[in-house]
Amino acid sequence: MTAPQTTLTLPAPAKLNRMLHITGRRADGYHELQTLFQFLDHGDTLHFSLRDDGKIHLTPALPEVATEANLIVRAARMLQTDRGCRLGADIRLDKRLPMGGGLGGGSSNAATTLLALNHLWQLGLSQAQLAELGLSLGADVPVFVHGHAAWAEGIGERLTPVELDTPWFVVLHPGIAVATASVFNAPQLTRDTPHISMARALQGGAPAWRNDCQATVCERYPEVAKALDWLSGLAPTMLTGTGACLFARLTDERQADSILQRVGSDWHAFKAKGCNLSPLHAALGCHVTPAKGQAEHH
Ligand SMILES: C[C@](O)(CO)[C@H](O)COP(=O)(O)OP(=O)(O)OC[C@H]1O[C@@H](n2ccc(N)nc2=O)[C@H](O)[C@@H]1O
Ligand SMILES: Nc1ncnc2c1ncn2[C@@H]1O[C@H](COP(=O)(O)OP(=O)(O)OP(=O)(O)O)[C@@H](O)[C@H]1O
Repeated sequence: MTAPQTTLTLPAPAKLNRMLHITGRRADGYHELQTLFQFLDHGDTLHFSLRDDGKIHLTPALPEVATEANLIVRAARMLQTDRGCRLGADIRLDKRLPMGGGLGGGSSNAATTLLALNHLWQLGLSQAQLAELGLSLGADVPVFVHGHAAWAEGIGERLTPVELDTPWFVVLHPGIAVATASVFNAPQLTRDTPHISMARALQGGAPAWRNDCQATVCERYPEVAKALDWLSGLAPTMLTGTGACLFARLTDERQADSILQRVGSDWHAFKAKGCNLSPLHAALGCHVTPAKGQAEHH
């Protein structure tokens, strides 16, 4: 018999919204989206060690986030409460993803925490149960829990797995954070794009895709507009989520390297490859099948 596992190191990858339409606004203020999510082979790393005293101890603290508000701590506490679990964990976060970047870093950290602690604490929750718990932490948590590129509807929780092209990207961070809520509250935001079918969205492919938040974000944040202007001159470029990050779709890795060499010192950029299987699930050795509820969309 093997001893139960007490430590685990796992990635928390970034996501891109390869396209994003806003189709309406719900009574609770949240917006209805149609979006294509894909993961990147670039992100944060989390290290977990089991504690038997119930404490959740996260290091290092993030400069702008109180520890109790950190989505990692909130995800851990939510699991403890939901399952009446008396175990705890020491968690170390190697943060690489910019915050407020539209790369879903916070949601990804939460999803990695849910999967890791479900495993270390031997709770036996299904991916569908973890995704449901995680949704209250952030609209992007479910896709990170399920771990497959997806067509998403609702506020991002109704997921259908898809296979997208997997190009190299350069992701450019214009050096500012965009507050998601400020974009969704902007009066001029396009929020009446007609619903389209998933088949139609996929048919056009990348050249046809757009992000309904892009015009509003560029109006409100001139730094994003400037970075978009520059990167668009080199390759087809789009905003991810509500920004601030932009991503350029490239023909190969060499083009990525040549763009990276030209990025000025005001901006931060990295190259990454699109992945349809999340690096988290690849690391866990998960065989991702459309989980119950994941393939059910309306
Ligand atoms: C735009 C996306 O990045 C697309 O992937 C995500 O839907 C945003 O997800 P997120 O950052 O996890 O957002 P949340 O933390 O859930 O929401 C932040 C705020 O943005 C607004 N919000 C968010 C998502 C959504 N579908 N409609 C909204 O109106 C709400 O005012 C909410 O209070
Ligand atoms: N572990 C965490 N990592 C990052 N942000 C966190 C974390 N915990 C709480 N937050 C808070 O969540 C906010 C959003 O962070 P996140 O990195 O997910 O932004 P984002 O990339 O814009 O996400 P999205 O694409 O989902 O809008 C941060 O500004 C921060 O205040």
